[in-house]
Formats: sequence, C-alpha cells, structure tokens
Amino acid sequence: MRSMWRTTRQLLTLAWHTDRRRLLVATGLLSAGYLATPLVALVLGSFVDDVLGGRATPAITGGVLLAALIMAELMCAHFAHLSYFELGELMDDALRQRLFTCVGTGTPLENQEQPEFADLLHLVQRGIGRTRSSVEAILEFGGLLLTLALSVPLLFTLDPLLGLLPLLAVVLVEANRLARNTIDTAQRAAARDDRLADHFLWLVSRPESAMELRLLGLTDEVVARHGTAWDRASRRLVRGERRAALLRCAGQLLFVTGYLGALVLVVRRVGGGTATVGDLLVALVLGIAIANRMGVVSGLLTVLREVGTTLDRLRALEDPRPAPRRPAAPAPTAAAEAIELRKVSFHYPGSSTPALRDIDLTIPVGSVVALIGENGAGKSTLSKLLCGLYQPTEGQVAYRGTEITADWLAQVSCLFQDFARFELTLAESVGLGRLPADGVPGADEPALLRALRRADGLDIPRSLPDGLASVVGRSYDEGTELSGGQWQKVALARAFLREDVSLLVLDEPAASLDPRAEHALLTTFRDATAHAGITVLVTHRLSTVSLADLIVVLSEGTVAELGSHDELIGAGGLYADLYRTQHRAYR
Ligand SMILES: Nc1ncnc2c1ncn2[C@@H]1O[C@H](COP(=O)(O)OP(=O)(O)OP(=O)(O)O)[C@@H](O)[C@H]1O
Repeated sequence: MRSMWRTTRQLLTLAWHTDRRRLLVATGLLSAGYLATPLVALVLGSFVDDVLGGRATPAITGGVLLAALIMAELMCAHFAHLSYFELGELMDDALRQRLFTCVGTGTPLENQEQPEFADLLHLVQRGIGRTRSSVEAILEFGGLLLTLALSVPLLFTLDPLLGLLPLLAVVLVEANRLARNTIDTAQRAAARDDRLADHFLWLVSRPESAMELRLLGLTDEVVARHGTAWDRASRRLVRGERRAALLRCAGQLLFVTGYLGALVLVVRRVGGGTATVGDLLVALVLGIAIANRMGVVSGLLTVLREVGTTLDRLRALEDPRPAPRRPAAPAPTAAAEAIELRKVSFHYPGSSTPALRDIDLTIPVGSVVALIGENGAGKSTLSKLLCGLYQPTEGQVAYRGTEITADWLAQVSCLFQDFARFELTLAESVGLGRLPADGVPGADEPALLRALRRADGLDIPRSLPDGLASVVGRSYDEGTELSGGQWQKVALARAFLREDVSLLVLDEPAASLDPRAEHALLTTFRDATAHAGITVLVTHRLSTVSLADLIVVLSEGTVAELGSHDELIGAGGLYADLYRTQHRAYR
C-alpha cells in the first residue's frame, strides 16, 4: 500500500509539472461528477416516494432536478475524460524523454551492454504506455473516496450494517493486488524470451540480415526459433494471467455476495414498514454506484501498480549499481604531455575474467599509436577506456597529469567498428560529428567538405543527385543507398569533423575500404595527427600499423609488446610473427 501512495505522489508531481491546468480541470470536473452521484440517489428516492404518495408538485420538481443532475454527471465525466487523456499523453511523452536521456547519456556504457539492462529496458518501454491511464486511476480513486465520504453516512442512516458495505471493497483491492503481483512475476520471467522473439523478428525483417538468411536457407529456422521463444514467453504470461484471473474472480465473488446480503436487509425493512421504497432505491443506486466504481477503480489500481513498477524500473535504469570502489592508483607523473594508463584493469559487469589487466602505458601527445593483437585481446575495450566511455575497474587514465572525467568526451573523436548509419541528408550524417552552437548539424559546408576530403569521400556528394543535401540510406523514398565502404567514409568524415581534438580513435577505419581508399587514408594519418593530439588506430592490417610511432601489442588483456615497427620486428616476438604471417598470406 505504501508503494501505491509513493507512486500516486510521484505521478501527481509529474502531472503537476507536466500540465497543471489540465490536471486542475480534470480534478474539478471529476469531483463535480462524483458529488452528483449521491445527490442523484437522494433525489431519486424522494422523487419515487412523492410519486407513490401522489404529491404532484414536489414530484415534478424532483423529476426536473433528477434529469439536470444526471446530465451534469454525464457532462462532467465526458469533459474530465478529455482533460486527463491529454494529460496522460503528455506524461507518457515526459517519461519517454527521461528514458531516452538515461539510455542516451546517463547509463555507463558497460552496464548498457548487459542483458539484465536490456531486459529492464524492454519492460520499461512496454510499461510506459500504461502511464496514460494512471492519471485516470488516481483521479477515479480520489472520486471514489469522495463518493464513499458522502454515501457511507447516507447508507448508515438507512441501516448501520449497510454502512459497512464499502469494507468489502478491501477484499476486492487485495485480490487485485495479489493478481498484479502474479502478472509482474510472469512478465519478468518472460522478458528474456520476449526479447529473443523480437530479435528473431528483427533479423527476418531487416534487409541486411534477411539477405544472408535467404542465402543460407535459414529463414524457416529463424521463424521457427521466433515461434519457440514466443511460445515460451506466451505460456509464462498466460499461466500468470490465469492465476491472476482466479484471484480476481474470488475477490469479486466475495464482494457481490456481501452486496446482495445488504440488499436483502433493506428489502426486509421495507416489508416490515421501517423503510420506504425510496430508501430501497437510495440503497440500490448507492450500492450499484459504489460497486461499479470499486470495479473501475480496482482495475485502474492495477494500472497504477503496473506504472509504479515501471517507475521503479526506470529509476533502476537511471541509477545503475555504483561502480566498485577502486584502490588508489599510483599518481601519474606530473603534467606529462601524454595520456597515461596506470595499473588499469577492466572487468565487464558480470564477467569473471578481466578484459584488461594491469595496463601501464604512456602515449605521448602528437603520436600515432597502433593497438594490435588477436581477436578478443582487448583492443576495442582499451580504445573505449581511452575515450572515457568505460571507467577502469582498477587504476587510472590521465591526460596531461589529470584523471579524465566525463568532460573528456568533448575532446575526443572516434570511429568504432560498429559505427552508426544515420539515414539523414549527407550533410547531416557527417555534420552530427560536431553540433554547432545553433544545433543545426551540417550547415558549415566548407568544414563538411574538408572532413570528407580527409576521409577520401569527396566522390560521395558528387555521385548523389543533390550532393550534400541528398538523403542517404533507403529507409525513405527519396534516399540513395551507399555501399559499405561509402558508409564507412561517411562515418570517418564524421569523426574528422571534430578538428583539434586531443584524441582521435579509429577502430578498423579501413575495414570496408578498397586498396586505393586505404592508401589515401594512410597518407592522411600524418595530417590527422596535425589535427588531433593523439591518434589511436585499432587494426588488424599490419601494413597500416607500420606507419605508427608506437605499436602496442595486446595479448589476453595485457600489453605483450611495445615499440616501433622496426624495434618489434627486430625483437622477433608476437608482432614479428603476426607481421610475417600476414605478409606471406598477401604475397
Ligand atoms: N560487452 C561485453 N560484455 C562482456 N564481455 C565483453 C564485452 N565486449 C567484449 N567482451 C570481452 O572482452 C574481451 C576483449 O574484447 P575486445 O572487444 O576488447 O577485443 P578486441 O581485441 O577488440 O577483439 P577483435 O579483434 O575481435 O575486435 C573479450 O574476451 C570479449 O569476449
């Protein structure tokens, strides 16, 4: 119950900050509608008694008043509904903004990559839609309290036992609470399979993966797996829903039995002459109004509980587990003109083996550094630590003697292996690399062309119907699809758009480039260093690596070798071995 009040408080605060005018209008209209209900019962009772007693004038007055009250009740309910519906939409939007902010910037990247985070995100995305009905739930609940406050004294005057009728509602609400818990548990248990089913559907519906699936004849297999995951999730949900329905049914049965008992009580009093037919009608109307409202409210309270759970989950996404305390690392040498890593280790959350262990590394400002190593050696992890996207679990990363913080991201530019394909105009797709003060990406044409030239991508706008203004990608009718290498050049140009950064990280920048483009890229590396303080290149192409000032060879999360190309070839270790193997393969 306490969590219900907490949810109510949170939602009312959100509603107040979102649109207080609509909140006040909806509250006023609903309250007026609820006030009308006991009045309708009272006027109806005396109207029937007047008709039966042959009192014409009071009966006519009562009839007119009754019609006016019923009209007012209906109108208030109708216009209140409009107000809280619109308010619900706005609150839904406000919560989605919170979710986007938290996923887009608030959550540490290493947490975001975990399946638990994905499950929680999936549940929150599905649950947020229910917010719309939550304002209605709160206002209806408030209205119910108002109806009870006015109806209970009236029922009590008819018969003290009738005054206890609303207590039965507690059984109804408790049964609904238990039912909701059962559904919650089922939803949590089904989330992983639900997400898996979505993933299979996504694989079949995306052109990139659908092509590979067709070629390999795997479409049926993926569809079958979708069906299996979907069935597993549905079975869990259906089991939960059935148990919940039984619980709700039991609660409603108890309530209806009590209500019928109360009516029998009044009928007997009418028979005994201690109550009038009008009294019976008052009890009947109030009883039905309370029962109806209880039914509506207990259903809506279920919504309120769901929204409460969604808000708790959203908060859990917004406040990830605190990062483990790191033992103090040796202080970096005073204001070295370098990025320094001191005893840096990194564990992915939930992983027992470290991806990086005890890395000590100094990367001087002005250098081009190559990170190489076999698959899984830790190159991408290290590059993300250098960018400040991951926080070391132990040790320290410092730039010019100061440990890097969240502000460091503003001094970094990167191209990752799984770069984004922004299906916008070419100018915007590149321009997103540096948002200008006016917030309009891609307006600075000379800068865009400079970045495209450095990425060897000047041919792209030339080949498009409207040059920089052309939409790239085929998600929209007017868009032109780019080749894999062209998309990579666009992403590279986006990285180059941030000029004068302290760190430029390029993770496999030549993966999709043809030999001529790769050669052009290599010759611009020196140029890149003139713009960026430090360039870090992650690659398996050792022809590119030989140009670097410093080569860092990673193996199983540690630095295995360090030096220039000539030094490492001379040393005859892992680098020399990899270099010779690749050289032989491409001869
Ligand atoms: N998001 C993640 N969650 C858990 N473990 C991860 C995650 N990403 C990478 N790892 C693990 O961390 C280790 C280092 O991975 P990383 O991607 O840094 O290697 P890499 O050298 O870049 O490999 P590649 O050459 O294949 O790109 C691997 O054992 C990998 O399984």
